[in-house]
Amino acid sequence: MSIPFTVGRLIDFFTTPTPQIPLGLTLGQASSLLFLMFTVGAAANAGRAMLMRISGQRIVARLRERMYGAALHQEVEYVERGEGDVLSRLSVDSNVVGDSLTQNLSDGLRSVIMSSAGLGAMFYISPKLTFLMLAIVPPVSLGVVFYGRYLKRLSTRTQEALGEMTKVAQESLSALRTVQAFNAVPHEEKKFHEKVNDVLTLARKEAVASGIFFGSTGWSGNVTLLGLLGYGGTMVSHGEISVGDLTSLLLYTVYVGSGLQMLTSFFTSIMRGVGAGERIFQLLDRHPAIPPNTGLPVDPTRRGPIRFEEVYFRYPSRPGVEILKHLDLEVNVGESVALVGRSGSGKSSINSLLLRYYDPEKGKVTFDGQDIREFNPASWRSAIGVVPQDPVMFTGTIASNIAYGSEHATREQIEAAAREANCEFVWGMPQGFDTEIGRLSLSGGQRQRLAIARALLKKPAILALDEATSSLDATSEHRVNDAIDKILRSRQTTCLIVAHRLSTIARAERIVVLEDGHVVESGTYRHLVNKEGSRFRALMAAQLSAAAGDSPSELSAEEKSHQPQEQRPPQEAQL
Ligand SMILES: Nc1ncnc2c1ncn2[C@@H]1O[C@H](COP(=O)(O)OP(=O)(O)OP(=O)(O)O)[C@@H](O)[C@H]1O
Repeated sequence: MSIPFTVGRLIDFFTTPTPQIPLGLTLGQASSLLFLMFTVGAAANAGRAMLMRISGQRIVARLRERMYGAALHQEVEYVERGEGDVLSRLSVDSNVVGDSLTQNLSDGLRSVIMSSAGLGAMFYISPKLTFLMLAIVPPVSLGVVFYGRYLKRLSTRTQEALGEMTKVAQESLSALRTVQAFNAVPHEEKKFHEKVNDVLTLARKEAVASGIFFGSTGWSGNVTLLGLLGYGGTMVSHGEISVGDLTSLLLYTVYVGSGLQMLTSFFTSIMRGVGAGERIFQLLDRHPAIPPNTGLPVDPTRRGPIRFEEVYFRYPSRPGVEILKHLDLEVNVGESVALVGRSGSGKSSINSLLLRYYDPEKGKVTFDGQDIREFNPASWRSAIGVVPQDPVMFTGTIASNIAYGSEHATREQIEAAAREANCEFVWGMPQGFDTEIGRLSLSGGQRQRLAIARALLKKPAILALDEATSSLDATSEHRVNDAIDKILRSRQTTCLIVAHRLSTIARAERIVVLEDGHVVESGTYRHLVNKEGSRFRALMAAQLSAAAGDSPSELSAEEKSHQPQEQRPPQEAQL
């Protein structure tokens, strides 16, 4: 801020016959003092830029971690349906907030100081000319307020559009095999183009608004400068102020002007940050429908029956369709129950309720007589081993994948679980359990067996197994079934199996047939197969004729040997 003042004094020093330097300094002393001030100023500037940038990045890092944590604690539906477009909030919005809080905040502070100190100096030199310059402030500030509000709205919409765009890209990139197999690349490009266009349209609106705003503020600034020059020039000719004073004043006007302009972009950037911040705090403040950290812990050694009592359930995303109605189901300690029914009859939904991805609309699910809603969800889930239909493997070694969720497991325990789950293929790999695997680098049967090992390592009280609908080759299927068989025979774990393959169904102690979201039949395999007109027989017959009609070769040898009695010779019906 000393430069305009110094320039004015220098001009007067060289243009007046009796020059004077403030504070009675010599020219050399004044120069040294200025040099020192510039050096200190430069060091402070460097420190400001560094500190602000570092603190900005720390804010972004902290926001991202908290947002990620908040997203992982939400109910699965919120994240899976992409409602929160978490990824774009994590990457884009946090950056916008970080920038507007730090770099921008420091520029803002700097411009406040610059403008007020400049104005002070101007008042000191000539109050009359300062008032003339200030005439520009009210209309510009009004413009800033309106422009800022408009920008905030625009920013929220832009972030939303960016989120939509990321969602589309994410979906097709993660399903690239399908996209390419169906030659849907042009279709996906078109979908993405539409989303990119939405972002572009909003960016255009912002560009037009900012063009008009900055054009008009720049114009008013220049007009003010022109007025100052004209009026100030007459004051100089009347001897009211010196040429040096007018020069200082003009330079301060430029400083104040650029300070105010910086303040404007500070304000608009803060508004943009507020828009992005709203989206961040929406996620951070969101209370998950199933709070993860409340409720009673579940003793890992506790065993007890599972009961679905008068359960009614519909998915929040499809409130019009009742998936489970009047469902009563009991699974005793150590019992294995196979859930069978037509596709869409609600089998997997039962598992989802057991794992508390959702809560029933009416009725309750109990474990050992206690409503599972009373338990801490994390603790409750640790009592359940899950083998999903299409198990996911994470990037890392085979050992780390088996130990997923059981971080403290020893290598011996991991190997024992793998052995129990028939994962003998691991020993055949060059680096055994230390082999690095990606998400898709194993066959379906191998992934299922690893998932069984992962579930077994937890030593769960309950095993929830959702059998793969996709067909495995006969050997693989046999190894998977054999692994399941071992668990069923151990009678230590209560098993709820969503079963599709006859070979698995026949192994369960009890079969529960579901139709339209409730139990229509229950009994042993032998009982249901032999029961005249049973729903189970009809179901199996329908499945087998469909399979035989579509492609008889799809039935594995094992499946064929488990065909219901009415379809094969009596001696083969014995299990
Ligand atoms: N997340 C979800 N949101 C909305 N509806 C869903 C969801 N998951 C499943 N559904 C619907 O709920 C019904 C029951 O699905 P569920 O997966 O429980 O059936 P299923 O008997 O396991 O079928 P399958 O044998 O084909 O796996 C189906 O109509 C399905 O479309």
